[in-house]
Amino acid sequence: MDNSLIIALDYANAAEVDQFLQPFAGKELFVKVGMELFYQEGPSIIHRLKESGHRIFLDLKLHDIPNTVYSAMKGLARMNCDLVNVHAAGGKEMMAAALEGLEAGTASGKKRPYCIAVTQLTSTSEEQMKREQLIGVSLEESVLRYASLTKEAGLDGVVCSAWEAASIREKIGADFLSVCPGIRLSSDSVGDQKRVATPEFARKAGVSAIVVGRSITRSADPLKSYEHWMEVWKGVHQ
Ligand SMILES: O=C(O)c1cc(=O)[nH]c(=O)n1[C@@H]1O[C@H](COP(=O)(O)O)[C@@H](O)[C@H]1O
Repeated sequence: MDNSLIIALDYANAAEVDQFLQPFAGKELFVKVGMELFYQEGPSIIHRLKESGHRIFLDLKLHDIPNTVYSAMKGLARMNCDLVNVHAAGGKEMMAAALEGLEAGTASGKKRPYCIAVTQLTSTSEEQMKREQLIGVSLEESVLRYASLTKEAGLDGVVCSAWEAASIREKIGADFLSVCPGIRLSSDSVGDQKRVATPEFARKAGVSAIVVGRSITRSADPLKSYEHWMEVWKGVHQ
């Protein structure tokens, strides 16, 4: 995952994506296609982004019975993305089925996409988790439990906040991926995210990749904003 900055293309359609990408012509980015865009455009948006040389995180957060997730992943594998995800709350058997499906759908000789599991959404606070999910342990313990289950199921890593990344590395190992959304510059508004961290904090926590959406996609000058983010993320001014 080589310390990537993944841009969340949370747009309503391909025309909006084209408009966003225009100033980035010639640059090969790592982008995330989530539910909003994929449910409108389907696989064609993945093929278009691939043709432009971008790496793709297809973020559909599968969460269903193992058989359904197996079949869905088998189909998704044909799109040849770099990274896909499921919800760890679906359980170990479901996660293992996701991986099997991915392997079954990946053409022979090709590398299967990395597969990671969402632990606790970064929009969830500890208080909310305890109240709504009736989980009695700390949020970090809950994330660590999901991370262990994910590892046992054979997946490559998790989606978590940067606040849990160091404990996950320590407990599960440095080669287990931690992909972290909820990243904000100190001047950004937090919006609906609860467990937010700055890119500097994420870098020091040793996260594998950060996911950045609105701070770049809603800025007045997305290219300038992306370049600034890359400098901060890579620690150019350290
Ligand atoms: O799986 C994800 O990508 C994800 C998991 C999570 O726990 N929190 C989270 O924010 N995300 C995604 O990461 C992106 C964050 O976007 P911004 O909050 O605009 O930077 C969105 O596309 C979310 O769907």
